[in-house]
Amino acid sequence: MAAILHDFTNAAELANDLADKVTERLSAAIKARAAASIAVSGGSTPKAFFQALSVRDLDWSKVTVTLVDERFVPADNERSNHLLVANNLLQNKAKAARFLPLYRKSASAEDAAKLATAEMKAIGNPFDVVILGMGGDGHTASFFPGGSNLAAALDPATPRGIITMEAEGAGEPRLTFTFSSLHDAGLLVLHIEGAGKKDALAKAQGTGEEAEMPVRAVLRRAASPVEIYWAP
Ligand SMILES: O=C1O[C@H](COP(=O)(O)O)[C@@H](O)[C@H](O)[C@H]1O
Repeated sequence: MAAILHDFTNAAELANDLADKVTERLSAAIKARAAASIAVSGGSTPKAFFQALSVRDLDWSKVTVTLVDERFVPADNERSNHLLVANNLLQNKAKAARFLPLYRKSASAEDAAKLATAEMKAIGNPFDVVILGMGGDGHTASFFPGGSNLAAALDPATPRGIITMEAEGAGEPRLTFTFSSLHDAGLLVLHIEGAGKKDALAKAQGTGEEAEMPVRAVLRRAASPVEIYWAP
């Protein structure tokens, strides 16, 4: 399915425009059913967007925020996506939002995935907004090339929920929402920055196996066209 590309002259413009668009979506959901949901990515890219979104006018008490993926590390670990979201998004007006973490203190990542999956049922589906990132290797969420659970994660028949992933490029074991949980979001965004990511995107949009660049699963099989936000 053809994606829609929004390109910007700089990252600050992108952050503001994307924050406006997300605010619009969440507001519409709140108006329609008195609740809204958003799943966001970690990594280095979304910081400015999170900060811009955190000051937007919205009934944040009706918004549930979660992560598309997480490292199996506690929230005080500097590599935790939860920590990034806590410090940059769940601030200012957005402090009133409810945050559901993927990480749980448990014996294994598998146990944490089960606990998080059970809790996420309370959000309802599909998500109103999903913001994905992408690594230079073509991973998105924690759908890593060579990942231990990659086939299951990308299989549309795998139920909604969170599964584990281990991969050479991933560092710690990961927790990730499955493809089936993310692909039908009301607004599905791929947020990438830099020339290297644009090149990786062009490669992902070419021919080749999904397993080689798992972001292809989203670009090719999402329920609606992916909105790509890019800045240099
Ligand atoms: O591992 C991860 O990386 C990707 C991309 O991160 P970035 O630092 O290149 O922006 C991110 O989308 C994902 O959520 C994160 O866990």
